[in-house]
Amino acid sequence: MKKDIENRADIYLLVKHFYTKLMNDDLMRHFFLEFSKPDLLEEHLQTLVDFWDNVLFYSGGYRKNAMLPHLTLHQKNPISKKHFNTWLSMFNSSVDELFEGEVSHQAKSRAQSIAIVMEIKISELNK
Ligand code: HEM
Repeated sequence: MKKDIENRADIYLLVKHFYTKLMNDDLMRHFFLEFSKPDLLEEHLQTLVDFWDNVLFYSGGYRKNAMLPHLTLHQKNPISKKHFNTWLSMFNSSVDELFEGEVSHQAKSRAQSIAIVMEIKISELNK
């Protein structure tokens, strides 16, 4: 049986595994090219650990607005429904390959809710 997501070290394993998938995928790779520089990837993974630590364990360590960079990104590199579906499906499979339990379930459910809000905000930009 796999363990549940319990701490920042677990979140780091998750986001690292997830980004390996995203950065090796033909549909998704172009969004993440800047992270082919190892220092920039590490810095970004630490931001994602802060974000998920806050979402799952209320750490208070992430105080930025996660929506904004995506709205800016979309202006340069349009993010479509297909990209969101692939992002979510890779996030879910990354969780399932490494962990199981209540927090793991929460992570997938929160990712989906946030992605839905992000998609709506992006679609409003296109009007
Ligand atoms: C297809 C969908 C998505 C794409 C292509 C994408 C891509 C990116 C990229 C390229 C960055 C770096 C932006 C920058 O530093 O300027 C980023 C940052 C981030 N993304 Fe996403 N993302 C997607 C969906 C999501 C979702 C659904 C979530 C949350 C559940 C999320 C959470 C974050 C967070 C927390 C950051 C860091 C923001 C910060 O610097 O404070 N992303 N994303």
